[in-house]
Amino acid sequence: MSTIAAFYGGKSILITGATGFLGKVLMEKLFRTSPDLKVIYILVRPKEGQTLQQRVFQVLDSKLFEKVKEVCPNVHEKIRAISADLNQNDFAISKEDVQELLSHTNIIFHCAATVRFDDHLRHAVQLNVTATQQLLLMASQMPKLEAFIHISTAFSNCNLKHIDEVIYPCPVEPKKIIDSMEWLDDAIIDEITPKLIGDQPNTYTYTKALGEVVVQQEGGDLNIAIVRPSIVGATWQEPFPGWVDNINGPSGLIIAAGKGFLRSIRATPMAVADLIPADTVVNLTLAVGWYTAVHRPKSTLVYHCTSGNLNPCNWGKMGFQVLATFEKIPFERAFRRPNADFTTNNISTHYWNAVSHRAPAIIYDFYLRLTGRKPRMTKLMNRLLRTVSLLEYFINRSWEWSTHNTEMLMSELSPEDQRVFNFDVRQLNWLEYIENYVLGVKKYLLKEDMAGIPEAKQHLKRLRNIHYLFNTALFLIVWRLLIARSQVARNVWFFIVSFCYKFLSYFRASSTLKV
Ligand SMILES: CCCCCCCCCCCCCCCC(=O)SCCNC(=O)CCNC(=O)[C@H](O)C(C)(C)COP(=O)(O)OP(=O)(O)OC[C@H]1O[C@@H](n2cnc3c(N)ncnc32)[C@H](O)[C@@H]1OP(=O)(O)O
Ligand SMILES: NC(=O)C1=CN([C@@H]2O[C@H](COP(=O)(O)OP(=O)(O)OC[C@H]3O[C@@H](n4cnc5c(N)ncnc54)[C@H](OP(=O)(O)O)[C@@H]3O)[C@@H](O)[C@H]2O)C=CC1
Repeated sequence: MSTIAAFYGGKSILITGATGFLGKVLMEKLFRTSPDLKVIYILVRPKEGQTLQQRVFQVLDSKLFEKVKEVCPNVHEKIRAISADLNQNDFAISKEDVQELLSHTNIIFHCAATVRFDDHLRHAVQLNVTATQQLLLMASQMPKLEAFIHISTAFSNCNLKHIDEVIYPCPVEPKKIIDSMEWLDDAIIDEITPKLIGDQPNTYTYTKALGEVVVQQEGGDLNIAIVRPSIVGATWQEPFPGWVDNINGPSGLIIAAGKGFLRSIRATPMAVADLIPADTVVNLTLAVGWYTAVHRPKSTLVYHCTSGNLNPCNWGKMGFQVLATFEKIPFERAFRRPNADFTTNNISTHYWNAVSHRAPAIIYDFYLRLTGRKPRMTKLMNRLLRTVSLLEYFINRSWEWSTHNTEMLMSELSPEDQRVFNFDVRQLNWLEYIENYVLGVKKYLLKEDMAGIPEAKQHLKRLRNIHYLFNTALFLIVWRLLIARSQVARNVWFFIVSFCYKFLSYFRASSTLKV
């Protein structure tokens, strides 16, 4: 029997961000391995046109939860959705619900965050810093609380090259930032944002770093740990390979490349692609929850959940394997044939953006206009290029994350726990993982049927023929224009024609002689 699974039995667990990518995988694993847990409280913000229950049903109806329904048929009864908005004071939770949370919660997993790189600083601070502070305050009033696990990111200190499992101080105290957000107006915040974030690439990593400092400063006597995953990708093994349901990070780029929109990207092929499967992150998180509650370490431990130092894969290898998978498993109705290249400097990036991205979009929009339809490709392309520009920082650098605490934890687990809560990325076969990832994007994100693969392959063949035809026509037009205007081009043309003529005459003469 797994010690960790047994530990969660009978427990009341609070999860924030349970409707998000990582939150769902966490909840699934908890129910599957500890079906006798008492209850999972989830803080869910109301969404227009959907009741809280509808949101919960939507999560449980996903394929991700199919196995859970077999081992824990009453899973609906074990989820208690609480209406809460982490952007509001006291999360806008009703008094009765607060009381229930305070008196019952044993473990907290704080996953909710804004993960947008371009979020306004005020909003990013509210969700990634102030909400963490408020949750800690709530946690400090929970008599039965055994552990508080905060999910951060391995990139919270990405301004450093070597990152240890420690909380680094921030140049400006989080409290000062929180205070200033209350009285500064948006225009001033916009103006000071670049100065505040300094050498951090965006408001996301900056506010996640502030969030960690808040955990350190305001954690009081709580039993806290921080988990820092790198780039979270589709599941590796559990509950099945390749599950993914949002377009963040690599998933969005895989779609863009597979549909033929993304043809070139500024990336360093040799830079380490520090991807980590979602189920690996969840297994480590649950092991951390158990360890923190049972062993009660004296200080707040930080755990890096990264792959680069144990089983590195670089962007070149990853890109190659993604493209190779498209040959076997193409996406339907591609705009162009998938053929994304890596560029390494600004000039070639600008050139390929103009030639491979903007020009085809303009031509396609022109065609849409001609056929009486609304042009949309240029807008979509601009959006894609903006997204790519926000991700570029992370695909042109490598980082070294130390993993002493994570390795220490692995050695503390029994063989059974190491199997059930496996977070040893050394066992990961990248080629197999990436193939399953692309397949997962096709099945679970794009909702494409595998039966459509022959038609998708036919479509790619047609695109290839159109491509050859277009290139030939373009070459002939350019050449014709050159001949009309330049004596040199005319001379070259006459030279080639007379050479071909002589060659053919010689060939004909020699074959006549043989007869
Ligand atoms: C050859 C290949 C190589 C591969 C090579 C890979 C390299 C890959 C490097 C990654 C490196 C990251 C490393 C950091 C790791 C972290 O710690 S951060 C966690 C991950 N966070 C991210 O990745 C956030 C990045 N994304 C963003 O910041 C924002 O999405 C962007 C880029 C600003 C885009 O914003 P936007 O243009 O406003 O787009 P947005 O409104 O969000 O959504 C656009 C469309 O997608 C839809 N959409 C949005 N979210 C979702 C969702 N979750 N599910 C489904 N649809 C959605 C929307 O509905 C919308 O559709 P329409 O309504 O227009 O029909
Ligand atoms: N994905 C990644 O690559 C990485 C993620 N992380 C960290 O992992 C954690 C989870 O990320 P991930 O699952 O990918 O993110 P998602 O964007 O998929 O999920 C975010 C979750 O937070 C909730 N949330 C957002 N705003 C509010 C609000 N105002 N009130 C209540 N809930 C809110 C969302 O709810 P709703 O469904 O209503 O939108 C959703 O459940 C984050 O802390 C992130 O920083 C770290 C490294 C990499």
